[in-house]
Amino acid sequence: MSHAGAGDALLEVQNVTLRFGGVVALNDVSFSLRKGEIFGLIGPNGAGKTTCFNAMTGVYRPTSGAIRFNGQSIVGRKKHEITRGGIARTFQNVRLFPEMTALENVMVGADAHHKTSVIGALFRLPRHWKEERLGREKSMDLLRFVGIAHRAGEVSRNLSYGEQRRLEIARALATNPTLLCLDEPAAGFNPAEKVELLNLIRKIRDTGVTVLLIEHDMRLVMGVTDRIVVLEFGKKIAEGTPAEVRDDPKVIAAYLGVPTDAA
Ligand SMILES: Nc1ncnc2c1ncn2[C@@H]1O[C@H](COP(=O)(O)OP(=O)(O)OP(=O)(O)O)[C@@H](O)[C@H]1O
Repeated sequence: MSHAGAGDALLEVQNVTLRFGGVVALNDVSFSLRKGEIFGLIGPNGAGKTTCFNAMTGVYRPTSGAIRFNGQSIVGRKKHEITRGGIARTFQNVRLFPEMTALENVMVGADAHHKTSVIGALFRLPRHWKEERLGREKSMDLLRFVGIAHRAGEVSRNLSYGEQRRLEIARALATNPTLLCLDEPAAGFNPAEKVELLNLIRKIRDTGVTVLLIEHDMRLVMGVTDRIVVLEFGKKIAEGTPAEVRDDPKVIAAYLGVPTDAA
C-alpha cells in the first residue's frame, strides 16, 4: 500500500521488525528516503537506530518486513553486494586501517569497485595497474573533497580524531554510493568541527548523494536534515520536517523521559 506512492523513493523500509531473542529492536517500522534528501534517524539510547542501519546495510536480516533500494529488495543480500549496489556507511567508532596512509585507506574503499580479480592483483596485470592508478587519483580527489588532502601520505593513526572521521567519509564515498549512511559522525566533535561537518554533509548532498544520518546532537540534526524519523523502543513515534518533529509532544516526552501530559 505505502510503496505504491513512493515514486521518488530511494530506500523504503516497510513494516520491518527485528528481534534479538526476546528483545524487539525494531517493531513494525516503516519510512522511506527520497532521492537527494538529508534524512535524520534519531531517538534515545537503545531506540533501534543502529539496528535499523545494520538491517539496511546487510549486517542484520529483519525478522519480517521489506527493505527496498531503488525498488529492489535488499533483504538477505550480502554486505558487499549492498555496497556495490550503492549504499555506503560509516560506523559509530572509527574503523580505519591504522598503519595505512590516509590515501591507502581511501583506495581500499575504491577497491570494492575494481573489476580485476585477486589473481590479477597478485600478478600485477596491466589492467590492475591502470585501475589502481585511477583509484589513486580518485582517492586524492576525495581527500581534497573532505578537506584532508594535505594528510594523504600520513599513516591514519597519526591523524587527528576529526581528520580520521573525515577520512572515513572519504573512504565511504570511494565506493560511489547513491546513499551514504553516517552513524553518529559528530560524536566527540567540538562546536567548530560540528559546523564543518554540517557543511561537508551539505556538500555531499549537493553532489547528488542522498544522506542518512544518525546523530545525537539535536542542533546538528535539526540544522542539516530535510526530514526526520524518530524511534523510541524500536517503534517509530514521529516523522516530519525538523520543525514538525521538534514540536511533537511524543518526541519531547521521549527525550525528556516524562509522560506527554506532564511535559
Ligand atoms: N546484537 C544484538 N543482540 C541483542 N540485542 C541487541 C543487539 N543489538 C542491539 N540490541 C538491542 O536492541 C535495542 C536497540 O539497540 P540499537 O543499538 O539499535 O539502539 P540505538 O538507537 O542505536 O542506540 P544508541 O543510541 O545507544 O546507539 C537495544 O535494546 C539493544 O540492547
